[in-house]
Amino acid sequence: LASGNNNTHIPSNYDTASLNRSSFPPGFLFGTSSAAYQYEGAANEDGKGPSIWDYFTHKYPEKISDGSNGDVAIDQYHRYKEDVGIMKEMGLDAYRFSISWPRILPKGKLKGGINKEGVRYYNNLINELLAHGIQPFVTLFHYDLPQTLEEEYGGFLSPRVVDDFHDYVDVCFKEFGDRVKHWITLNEPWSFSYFGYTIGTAAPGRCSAWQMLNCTGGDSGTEPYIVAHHQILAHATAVKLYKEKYQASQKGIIGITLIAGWFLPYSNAKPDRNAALRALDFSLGWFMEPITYGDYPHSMRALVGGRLPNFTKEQSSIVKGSFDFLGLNYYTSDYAKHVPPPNTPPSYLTDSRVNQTSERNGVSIGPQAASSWLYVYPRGIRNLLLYIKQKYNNPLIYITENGVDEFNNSTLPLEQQLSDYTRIDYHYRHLFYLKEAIKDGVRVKGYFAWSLLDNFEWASGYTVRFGINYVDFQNGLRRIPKHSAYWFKSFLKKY
Ligand SMILES: OC[C@@H]1[C@@H](O)[C@H](O)[C@@H](O)c2nnnn21
Repeated sequence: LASGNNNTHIPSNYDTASLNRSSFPPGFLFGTSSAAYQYEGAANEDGKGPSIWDYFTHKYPEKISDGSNGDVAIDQYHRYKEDVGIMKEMGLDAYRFSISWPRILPKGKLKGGINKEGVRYYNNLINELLAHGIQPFVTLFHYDLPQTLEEEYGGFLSPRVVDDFHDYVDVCFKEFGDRVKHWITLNEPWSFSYFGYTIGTAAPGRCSAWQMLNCTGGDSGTEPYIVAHHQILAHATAVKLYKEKYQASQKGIIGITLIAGWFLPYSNAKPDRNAALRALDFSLGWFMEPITYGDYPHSMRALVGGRLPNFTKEQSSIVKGSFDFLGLNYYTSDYAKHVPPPNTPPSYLTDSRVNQTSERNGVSIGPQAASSWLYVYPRGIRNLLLYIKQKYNNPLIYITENGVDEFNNSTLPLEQQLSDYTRIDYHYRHLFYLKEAIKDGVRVKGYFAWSLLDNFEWASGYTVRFGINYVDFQNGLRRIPKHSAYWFKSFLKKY
């Protein structure tokens, strides 16, 4: 970033003179996000135990677009100092990363022993960030459950995971809580329940056999709700532990990261307007309602019935109010159309009686990115934030992920691969609407772009690129700034 005239990379219509850091309130944090399995590599190094993602990618390589895995990923385990240098050069304030549970507890349980090398790595990363004036935001679970717990009791299908998660986060709070002041218990419990247990495209790859999605077992009508329930209980247990044992002395704050998209009614007819609200309940409300009000949304109670677990009175009181802030991941929006009950067995896929589409009357909601689910609809971030403000008591919010991808086309000339104007346009427009939402009174205190670097994109492997900085998979994983890195540096400049 130091070399060259940055401005040759910034098209005039994205001039950071009109939209930049000072367009946001003083103290507003700008960062980037990552996750252990997608970035670290060193999957079998320095005492780390296997996660369900190590198992899943090696057992079912056909479930990953390019048959790849995170064994090496982009090797941040060995290159974290260089990567922190890139963050500093860009002028970023914070870095969100996740801790790999099996790198801390290789056997999954505390009694299996703490891996000192794992503790050392995260201490080194945290210290490197702080030495460069960059605040660590730490996610405790980003899908990579220790494989031992999956084999012992089915992982999040069992309530036993709550106690093991408690013991794991206790180690993290104790080891890192003197320097980490922003904790996120779970990343996107919706994604873990949906991709892992409804359609089986993510670890552990479970779903109903009749859906013919080549799953290893499971029931898409019950397991997503069981797994979501145990994630909520694990989350609330972790928050209770932090608040009772650590918050007074360490003075940090703790929250959860939820994924949500905005939904536009397919038509103005009441059934479709109601469908849009149900779509929000079955994605965001599934988790936001319990942690705000202590139970699941009414629409879920009505449509899922006995397949939706219950909270005991005591559990409800622990879950209700179990967050200091909401981490919100926003990428895209959809249309919601009411559909009648299907003639298939019950499944989370159809329980909401909503058909989600990316187009209405043949017109797309926005340009499609490389990922098939990602359509660019920037104003959706403002719609969603205003909805959350009104429905969930105006919580403190950090946007913990927002980003767009292009295909990995390494046959193109490198300069062409680095010219990511789509990404500049995407972030410029989302930041514009975020600024408007803040003017509307939404309490957003930070924005994290996904992602600092190209990385392992789950079932898409390395076939798509979300990075603001390019990773050259053909040349020793060298990092090269894309044009959006220059744009961010200009946007973040402190005058
Ligand atoms: O797909 C891009 C990214 C993933 O790479 C992250 O791991 C995940 O938190 C996420 N949620 N929505 N979009 N994303």
